Amino acid sequence: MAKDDDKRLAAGAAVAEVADGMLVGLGTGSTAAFAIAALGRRIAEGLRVEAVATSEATAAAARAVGVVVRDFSTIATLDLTIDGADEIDSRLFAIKGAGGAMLREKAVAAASRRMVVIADGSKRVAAIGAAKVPVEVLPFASASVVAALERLGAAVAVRAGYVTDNGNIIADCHFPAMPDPRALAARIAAIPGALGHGLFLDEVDAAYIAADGNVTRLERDGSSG
Ligand SMILES: O=C(CO)[C@H](O)[C@H](O)COP(=O)(O)O
Repeated sequence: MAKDDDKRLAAGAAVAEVADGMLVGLGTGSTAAFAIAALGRRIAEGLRVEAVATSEATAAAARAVGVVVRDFSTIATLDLTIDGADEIDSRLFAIKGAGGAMLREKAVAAASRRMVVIADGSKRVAAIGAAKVPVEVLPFASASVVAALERLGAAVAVRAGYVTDNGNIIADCHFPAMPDPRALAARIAAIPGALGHGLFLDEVDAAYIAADGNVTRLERDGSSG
């Protein structure tokens, strides 16, 4: 089965969790785009929801299918967020941000009562660490942040020609030997000028992962279905 079919399946399973009246966080990327399309179809059938978007691209895509998009700066709590990932493991540790939206994605995920990752089977790994960890960097501090990331053991590449929705740059960090994710997350967060990173260690409550047409649901409490 094609990867896009699996993305669509995972997205559909997550969107089935959306109930009338919910405020929903919408992720960024190609898998999240399937969720936005599925949500649009449910709205056309009569579902009443509002949403928060994790990127300008997602806001535009959501509005295009009839989703009311609210300003996150006015919102303290959401019901459910649905988002993609670049890697996810059975601890529900994820690496996100290949699409460059991880700072907003993490803020929205952290404000959500439940955060669900949707992915095709290629994203499921035994332990996160092979994917690059993107770091959103204040341009003013770019050289010092890159040097600090290199001191943590990363091979760092600043994403060429890319500016985030927040006006910052992205440093993609490849760790040939991935340190303990929690220690690494704390060290990156402690670098002045590093505004956010793609290690999602506490945000994900569940994941729908589709492979060869079969969807598996993983829950943070260890249950699956
Ligand atoms: O974190 C993200 C964007 O910042 C995406 O959710 C992640 O990169 C997965 O994208 P895709 O579904 O296109 O593979």
